[in-house]
Amino acid sequence: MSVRFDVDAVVLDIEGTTSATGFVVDVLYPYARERFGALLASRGGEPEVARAVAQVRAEIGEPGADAARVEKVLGEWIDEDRKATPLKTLQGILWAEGFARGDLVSHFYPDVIPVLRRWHGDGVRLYVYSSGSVAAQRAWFAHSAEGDLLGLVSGLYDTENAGPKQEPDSYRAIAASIGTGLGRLLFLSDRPGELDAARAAGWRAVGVRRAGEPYADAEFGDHPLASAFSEITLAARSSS
Ligand SMILES: CSCCC(=O)C(=O)COP(=O)(O)O
Ligand SMILES: [Mg+2]
Repeated sequence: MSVRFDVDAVVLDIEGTTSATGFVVDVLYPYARERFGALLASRGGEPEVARAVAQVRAEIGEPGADAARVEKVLGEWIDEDRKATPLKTLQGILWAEGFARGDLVSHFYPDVIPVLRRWHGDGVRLYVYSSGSVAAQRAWFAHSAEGDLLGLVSGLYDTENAGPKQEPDSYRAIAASIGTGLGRLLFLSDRPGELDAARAAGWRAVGVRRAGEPYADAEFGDHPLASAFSEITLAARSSS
């Protein structure tokens, strides 16, 4: 299937869309899980860690939860693949450090990077909106197997600076930040609920339905679908 859009900017989901959920679940999640204990024990005074721990305590309604309890909750949230903002903040700290020291190299499906380079070369602005924190996204794009891809990306959005991914208001906030008309933005995601929210905000949206991904058999309603980025054709407006 091939789909064609006349847009100014594309906003990318990561897990399940640009990249394999299997890599996130099998490589990134264990990497963070193994390091939460040390992070909470020795770096709890760092402002970002302290803020995330306070958010975990608030979310579970246990203001006195100690480090062991917080670590246990984080592990349970990972098991559920819960996209909780403080979990994503703490994971992002550890992943960014892992990418920087060479422990981790991000995964992109083979069709993605060539198409992103082409769209960028054609003047289409590219953004990321993922449940992964902005710090994690930055490290992800900076440490791909094809090198640093951050030059392709004009901005990064997460559940902290934009809001939950299944809420139309989050997409309105991103559109205001990008400064582009709602109908000139295209969101690519593997999750129907995110596509619904983007479209409710007035965006264009395409479901990326890749074989083997958790949402591949989900009901996408009348959203246009693509099984690879190479099936999506953009007609970018000239920026003169
Ligand atoms: C580099 S982001 C790590 C992936 C992650 O933790 C995540 O939750 C991604 O979710 P998405 O919104 O991109 O499907
Ligand atoms: Mg996703």
